[in-house]
Amino acid sequence: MNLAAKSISRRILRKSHNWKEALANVQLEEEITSRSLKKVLSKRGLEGRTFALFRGLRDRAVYSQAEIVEIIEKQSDFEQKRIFNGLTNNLKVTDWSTFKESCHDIYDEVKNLDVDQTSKLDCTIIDKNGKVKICRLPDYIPQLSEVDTSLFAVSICTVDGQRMHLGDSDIYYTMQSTSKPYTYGITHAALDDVLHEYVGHEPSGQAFNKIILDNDGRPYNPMINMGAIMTCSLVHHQQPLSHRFNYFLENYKKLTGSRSTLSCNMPVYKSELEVGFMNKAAVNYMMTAPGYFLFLVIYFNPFVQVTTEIQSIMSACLANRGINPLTGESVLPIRSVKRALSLMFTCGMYDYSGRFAFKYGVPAKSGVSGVTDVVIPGVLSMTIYSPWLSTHSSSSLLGLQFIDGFIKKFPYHVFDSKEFL
Ligand SMILES: NC(=O)CC[C@H](N)C(=O)O
Repeated sequence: MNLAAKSISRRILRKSHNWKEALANVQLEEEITSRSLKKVLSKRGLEGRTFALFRGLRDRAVYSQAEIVEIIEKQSDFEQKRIFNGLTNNLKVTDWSTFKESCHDIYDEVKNLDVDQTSKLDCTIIDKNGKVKICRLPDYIPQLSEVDTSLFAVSICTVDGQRMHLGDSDIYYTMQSTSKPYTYGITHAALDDVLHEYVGHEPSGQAFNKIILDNDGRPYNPMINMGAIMTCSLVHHQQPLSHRFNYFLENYKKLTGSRSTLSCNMPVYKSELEVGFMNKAAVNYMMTAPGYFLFLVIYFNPFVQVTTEIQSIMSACLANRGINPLTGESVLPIRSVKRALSLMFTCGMYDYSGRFAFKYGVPAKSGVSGVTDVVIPGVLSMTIYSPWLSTHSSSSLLGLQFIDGFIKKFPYHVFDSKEFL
C-alpha cells in the first residue's frame, strides 16, 4: 500500500476508533502508564506480551491521553483493533473474570482426583463420577515413559486472543499426534483435495497405529499414523528433505505467532526412528501402492516440542478460520481449516472419536505424550497436557476429565447450539 493510501486508511481507522471514549470507558483519562493500560487489558484476558505497543512504552513514564493515543495509532491496524476491542470489551468472552474462575474451579477439581500409581508405567485414577480408570504411560516410545506424571496444564486462547493458563503451562512436551491437524491443514493448503487421492476421510475405528488401508488402497484418514505419514510425504516430495522440514516448521511458526522458531525433541525423534517398528511396517505396506513417495524420516512433526501456552495459539488459528488471533496473519485457507476440523471431529480421537463426539460434540485431537487439543470453532481453543493415558481411550485421562467439566459448564456441544435448541 503506498503512503497516501496508508494515511487515508489510518484517518478512516482513527475516525472509526473513538479512543477518547474507549479510554474513558475504562477510567484511563489522564496520567496513563504502561502498567495501568496493561492492567485493564489483562483483566479481559489480553496479555501485554502479545502487544507490540508495550515494547514502545517506557515503564516509569506517565502519558497524557493524547500521547497514548498517538503511540497506539503508530501500531498496526490489526493491533489497534485488538486494543480498541479490549478497551470497549467487544470480545468473544465479555465476562472474562467469571469465565476464568469457572475454568480454575474445573481445573482444581480434576487436579485433585485421586491418583494411585501402581508401577512406573501404571496408575489408577478415580474419576469425577467415582469410577476407577486404569491409566498407563506409552512405553513403546521409551522417552515418553520418563516424564513427570504430576504435570497438568491447561491453556485457552479465544479467537480474540484472550488467553488463560492453568498449572504447568510453561513445560515443554512433544506434540505427537496433535500435530496432525496442522500438518493436514498445511498440506491441504498446498495440494487442496488432490491430497485425498492419497488419503481418505473415513474414521478407521481402529487404534492410531493400525496397519490398514481402505478399499481404494489409501490410509483411512490423515489423523491416524498411516494417514499422517502419507500426508507429510506429499508436500514438495521432489524437494530435498531439508526443504520439506523447513516448509512445515515455517508454517508451524506462523501458527504460533512467535518470532522464534520451533524445535524437535531429538531424543524422542531418534527413539521413534529406532523403535517405531509399526510406522516402518506402515511405510512398507503403503509402498506397495503405485506413486507413493514415502519417507518415514519426514514424519517428524510429532516430535516438535511446545508448551500448552504455545500450542493453544496454534489451535486458536483453527478456531479463528485459519487466522492467527495474536498476529492477524492468515496462515491457513478457511477451506483447509474446515476440512481439518471435520477430520478432527470424526477421526481425531481414533477409536474413541465416536464416543467423544457423542459426549462432547467438538473437534478434538489426542496425542500419546498426554496432550489433548480441543477447538470450538469461532470461539476458542483449549490445549490440555497430563501424561497419564486412559487405557480405554488412549487419551489423557485428566484431559478428558477437564473437557467433561468444561462442556458441562459451557454448552459448546455442536447440538447444544442456540440455533438447534
Ligand atoms: N497417537 C499418537 O500421538 C502417536 C504418535 C507417535 N509419534 C507414533 O507415531 O506412534
